[in-house]
Amino acid sequence: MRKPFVAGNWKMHGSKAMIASLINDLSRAWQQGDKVDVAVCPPFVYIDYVQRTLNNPAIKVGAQNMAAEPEYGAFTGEVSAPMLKEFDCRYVILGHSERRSLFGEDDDLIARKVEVALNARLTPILCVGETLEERDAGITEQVIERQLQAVIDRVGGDAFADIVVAYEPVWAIGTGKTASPEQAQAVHAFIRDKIRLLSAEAADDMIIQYGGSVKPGNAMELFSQPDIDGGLIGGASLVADDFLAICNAAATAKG
Ligand SMILES: O=C[C@H](O)COP(=O)(O)O
Repeated sequence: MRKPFVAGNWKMHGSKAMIASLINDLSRAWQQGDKVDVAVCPPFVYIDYVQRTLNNPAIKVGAQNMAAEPEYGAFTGEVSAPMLKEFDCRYVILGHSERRSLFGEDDDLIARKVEVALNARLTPILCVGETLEERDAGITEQVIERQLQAVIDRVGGDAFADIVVAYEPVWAIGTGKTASPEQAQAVHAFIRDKIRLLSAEAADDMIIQYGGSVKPGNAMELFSQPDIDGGLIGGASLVADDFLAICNAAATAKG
């Protein structure tokens, strides 16, 4: 039985005042940690502040990106896995479509980052997903397969027991357009089946989140799908009541 997992990707949002209010509200109200794993992923500079403000051990912290270099060195602007570990990060989002499209991160770089994260005992949240053009061209599965294969080639299929995959159709991110529960379920099943060819155990254990305009109003029907194990939440994770409602929906849908 997989434990659902909901993570908030704050992207480049936040201030100390906003975070104090958001984290205090989440710390006070989140009570279903036995049923759902929950994490927030702030910008790097706020990770320590979030850790010091959090007052609820059931809420974990993740980063939004990480260097592909495993240790320390002359890599201006980069943040390494050991640095994230030192600040008690549990997760790191890798390969988000904004990193792929705006910052030129390719499949190979992302796969190297996944390997570095796993070696550092950080759980990667590996984002995959197709653009609208790719969906319209009927190549959604080919795109997802290519993105997964790069990681499989580097770390193997068994490693997916320790990797969270986030399926985020690019056309649904921040647009208000959500994939229908059936559309999302079909891709989630495709992802799990691909890993099952390599490792049945990893396929059964791996968490596959859905991301893309998840809101309190659509979370329940998405999370009710058999292969949707939670969500990677952007905009709605910045509003305590909305994020809590989504986390609670995961508890109810899988309860
Ligand atoms: O990582 C989160 C996704 O990009 C979804 O963002 P969104 O919920 O604002 O659409």
